[in-house]
Amino acid sequence: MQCVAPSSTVGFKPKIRTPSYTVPHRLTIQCVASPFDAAAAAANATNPHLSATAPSTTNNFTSGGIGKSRADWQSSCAILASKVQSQQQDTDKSSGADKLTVVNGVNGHSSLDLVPVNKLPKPLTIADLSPAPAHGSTLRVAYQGVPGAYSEAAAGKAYPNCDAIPCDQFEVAFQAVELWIADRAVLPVENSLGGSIHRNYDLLLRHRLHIVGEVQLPVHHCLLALPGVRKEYINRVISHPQALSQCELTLTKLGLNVTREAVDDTAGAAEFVAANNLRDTAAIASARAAELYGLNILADGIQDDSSNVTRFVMLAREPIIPRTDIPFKTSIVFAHDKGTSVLFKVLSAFAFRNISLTKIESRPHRNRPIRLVGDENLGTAKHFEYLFYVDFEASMGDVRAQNALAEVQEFTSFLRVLGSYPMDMTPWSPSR
Ligand SMILES: O=C(O)C(=O)C[C@]1(C(=O)O)C=C[C@@H](O)C=C1
Repeated sequence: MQCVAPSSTVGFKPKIRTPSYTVPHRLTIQCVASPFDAAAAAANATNPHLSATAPSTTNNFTSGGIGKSRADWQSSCAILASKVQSQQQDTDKSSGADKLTVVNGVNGHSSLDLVPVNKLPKPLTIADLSPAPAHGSTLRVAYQGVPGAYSEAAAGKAYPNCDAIPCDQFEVAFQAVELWIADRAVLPVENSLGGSIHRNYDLLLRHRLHIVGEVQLPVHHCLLALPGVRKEYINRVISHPQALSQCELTLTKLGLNVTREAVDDTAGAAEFVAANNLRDTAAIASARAAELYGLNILADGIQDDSSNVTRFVMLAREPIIPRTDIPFKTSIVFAHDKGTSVLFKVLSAFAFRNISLTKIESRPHRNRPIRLVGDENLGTAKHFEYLFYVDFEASMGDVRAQNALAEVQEFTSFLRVLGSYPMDMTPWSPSR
C-alpha cells in the first residue's frame, strides 16, 4: 500500500493491535514476476510470505488463503520451476542446433540428427495430467487488495466456495492467472457513481485473458476508526480513490472536510489505520473490514447513492463456451485508424439486429501504437485515435451476434472479443 505514515503519528508509540484475523500476505510482483527464472521460482518456494495460514472467515468462501499452506505454494512453485526447466531445455536444444555434438558415436550434424538418449523428452503419462494434489479442486481467484476488499466479496459472489488470493496490484492478479497460480482474476470495471475504471480497461487490452463472468456488487461503505475514536478527532480519511469519490458528498455532510488520501484498496486503508494505531485517521471500507481489523463503524452506508453498484468481471485463461439458453453478454473492443466515423456503422450493425448495448466507452489512444499481427504474421504498427469498448446483450453462440461482428470486422481495423459470458441477473437490492 502506498500510504506514507503521517506526521501526526510521530510520537505515537505504535501499538500493533492483534487483528481478529490472521491476515495473509498479498501476492506481489516479486512472487510471480519471473516465470522464466528457475532461481526465482525456487526462491519463492522458501519465501516465508508464501506460507500464509488459512484465516478464519465469516464469509461462505475461504478468503485470503493463498492456497492455504506452504506446501501448496511449494507445489505451485515447483510446477513453475519444472516448466522453466523444460523451457530451458527447449531453448538449449534450439540454440545448440549448429553446435557439433557427437552422439552415440555419430556426429550431431549427420542426417540422422541424433540427440543423447537421456535427453529425449519422456512421453506424458496419465500421472502428468492429473492435477497437483495440494491444489485440490477449489477454484483459486486472484483479486487486488487485502481481505475485506469489495473485490474479495465479488470473488465470493461469483464463486461461493473459492479460495480468494489477495494480490497487491491488478497486474499481479493477471499474472497469477497467466502463470496458473490462480484460476480466475476479479477486476472492477465500472461503478454506478464513478463510471468506468479506465485503467482496468487498459489492462484487459494489454493481457490476453478472457472475460468469463460478471458480478454486480452493491457497495455499502462504512466510515471506520479505532475503538474510542470519535468523528471530531478525525483529520484525515483514507481509502481507495473510487470509494473516496463515491462518498464525497456524505463526508462533507458529516462535517468531515478533512484531508483525503488515496490508497490501493479500501480494506488496506482499514488495515493501515489499525496496524499503525492511527487515532486521527478514518478509513472508508466495508463492515467486514471493520470486523477483520478490529475497527469501529462511525457511520454506516456513507455512499452518496444507495444504489451504489460496482461491476466486476471474472477473467480466465480460456474463454467459456457461449450458451444461448440463458442471458449472455459479450464484450468487445475495436478501433479504426481512419477516424471515428466507424462508430456509427458499428452501432448500426447491432441496432439492425435488435441487439441492445449495455455499455459503450471510448478511450483515447492517440499516438500509442498497437501492434497488429495479421494472419500472415507480419506485424504493422498502427496509431488509433480511439479505442471503443462495447458490451452487448447477446451470446457469441447467437447467429445475430456472429453476423453483427462479421459486419463490424469489415468496418474496423482492430477487433477483439474480450469475452462472452452469463449476465449477472441477481435481482436488484439497494445497499442501504
Ligand atoms: O478497494 C476495494 O475494496 C476494491 O475492491 C476496489 C474497488 C474499485 O476499484 O472500484 C471496488 C469497489 C468499490 O467501487 C471501491 C473500490
